[in-house]
Amino acid sequence: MPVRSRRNSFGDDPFAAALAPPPDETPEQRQVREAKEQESLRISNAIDEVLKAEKAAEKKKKVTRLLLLGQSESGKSTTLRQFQLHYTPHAFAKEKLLWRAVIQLNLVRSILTVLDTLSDAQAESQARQRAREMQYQQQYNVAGPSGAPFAYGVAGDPSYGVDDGSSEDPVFFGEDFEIIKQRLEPLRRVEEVLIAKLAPHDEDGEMMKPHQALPPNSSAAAACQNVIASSPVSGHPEANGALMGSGSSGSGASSTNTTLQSTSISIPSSATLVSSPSLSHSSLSSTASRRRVQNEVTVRSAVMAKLKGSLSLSSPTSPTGNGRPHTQGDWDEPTEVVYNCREEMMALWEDLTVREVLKRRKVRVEESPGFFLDDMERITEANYMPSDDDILRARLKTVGVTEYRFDMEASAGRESGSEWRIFDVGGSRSQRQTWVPYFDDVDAIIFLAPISAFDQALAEDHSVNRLEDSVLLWKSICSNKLLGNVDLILFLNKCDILAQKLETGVRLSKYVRSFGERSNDVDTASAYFKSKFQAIQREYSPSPRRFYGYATSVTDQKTTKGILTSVRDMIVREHLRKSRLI
Ligand SMILES: Nc1nc2c(ncn2[C@@H]2O[C@H](COP(=O)(O)OP(=O)(O)OP(=O)(O)O)[C@@H](O)[C@H]2O)c(=O)[nH]1
Ligand SMILES: [Mg+2]
Repeated sequence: MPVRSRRNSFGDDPFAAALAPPPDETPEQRQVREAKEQESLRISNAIDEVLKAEKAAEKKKKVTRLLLLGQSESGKSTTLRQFQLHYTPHAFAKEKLLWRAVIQLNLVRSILTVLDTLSDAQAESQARQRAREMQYQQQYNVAGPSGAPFAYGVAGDPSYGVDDGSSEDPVFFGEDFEIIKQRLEPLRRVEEVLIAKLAPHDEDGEMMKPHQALPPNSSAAAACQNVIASSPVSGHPEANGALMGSGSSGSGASSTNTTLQSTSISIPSSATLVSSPSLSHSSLSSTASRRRVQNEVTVRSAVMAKLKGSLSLSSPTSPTGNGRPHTQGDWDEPTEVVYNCREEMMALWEDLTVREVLKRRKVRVEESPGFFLDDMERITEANYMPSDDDILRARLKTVGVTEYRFDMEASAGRESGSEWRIFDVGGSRSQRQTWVPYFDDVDAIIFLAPISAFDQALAEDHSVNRLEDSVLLWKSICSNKLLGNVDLILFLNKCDILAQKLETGVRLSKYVRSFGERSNDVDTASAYFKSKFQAIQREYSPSPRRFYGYATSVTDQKTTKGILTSVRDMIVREHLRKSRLI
């Protein structure tokens, strides 16, 4: 039988059997088959040749690869934008319209956070009001008076009363609040429209919803644990603590789903533990605002590329229905709604009572990334076009890895013409597994540690201090053998926020005990952190390497430009030196 004979001829190899010509092949069929096989071989060889030529061309061309690393919100994407702004200014300018949508979304989400916080406060107040009425009825066996004794001494409908449950005077809103709330209702739809435009899908390919909370212990987080745990990190006999104090030093270490504590990572013996001052999470503590932060809007590079392709700034201007000039094609639904709601938004944000409720509920929108409420008048203009500073301050969380390739434009000076590839990664824990494949072929890494976050917790794990997370990440990067020959550049970032924080009287030594009695100012603090991070690099690098550390505020154009120039020159010098050695 034919089947049996084929088995005999090819043994048990299923591929040989499957690829063999049919046993009853005619000479004509054989000719056709052989011709097809030859054509396939020709195409395959041609592809190999093209790939070989491309590789050779790439080798000839100076390509510099730079990887941006650091936890979420450390400033990686902002640093990338600074590179774009300074080295490809024309391309950067062309993308301004794209950033308008991001800034509008940042603005709308801040306003909705304020509204949700007020609504939460109002609902709680009403619940307390009902409880008191019930208590009154039970105590005196009479129907509770509708209002007066429970309206905290204010005439009118008590349902608008908002008290935060503290011993401070209760705060009230009049009917104006309900009217403003109604008028601002269209912003919820705008939020949806902008999210759909900027972030059509979440990490699992699901459509993002405005209030969809991310799963706390996702499988991505577990995968991340594996990746980081696999990086070779040497232990230190004396160190089992954390650099700074927080609940994290105890609770983080015992947590099962935290990435870094599960490794044998340890710290230099000079580090000390302190007591556990409470951590703030991105300055937002109310339920409403946390919901919005956890559900941050993310973007993938492919989406940005698609949007860039669909936007044009070269259209002629024409008058709008309001008689205002604007560019055809950039007057969209969000711009119109935001423009129509501007009076109410400004009234809400400027209202002293609103500020008081936010303060009492510890909702500090002004400290969260992508804060534009103080620039509302300008940003809600019908023909608003973002400034460079607005773009640097905008917040859009990265998912996956964004590769930005560019040839230095002529304006960039003497390095003009060389190709740079900058890789910007997502920094949240669930994203860190995407980093490792890029370790193989990189010339330099800029590692960003936001040192202003010494009193904050990670958004993805509230038990972990953000500074501690940065320290542990830095340690695992320094000790990674794949990166042994890579230049590491440290940006101790968000120094402007650190300065503001210390100026308001927050004592660094309360969170970082080893800071001791040093002067509580930004220069002393950043020099202190620099020496700590340098010590870690020295101790954990597989072989000695130079330390490049900068105190940065990467939203600041002027200072960052100078730092980027030094970094660029250093990378180019080292790149040249290494290629000569090779
Ligand atoms: N004031 C101030 N804000 C900063 C600084 N660096 C970054 N920011 C802001 O912080 C927010 C977060 O910065 P990103 O660059 O998006 O952070 P990232 O590291 O890319 O975060 P992921 O994409 O989540 O990994 C943005 O709104 C930035 O404008 C800084 O030095 N000072
Ligand atoms: Mg980013």
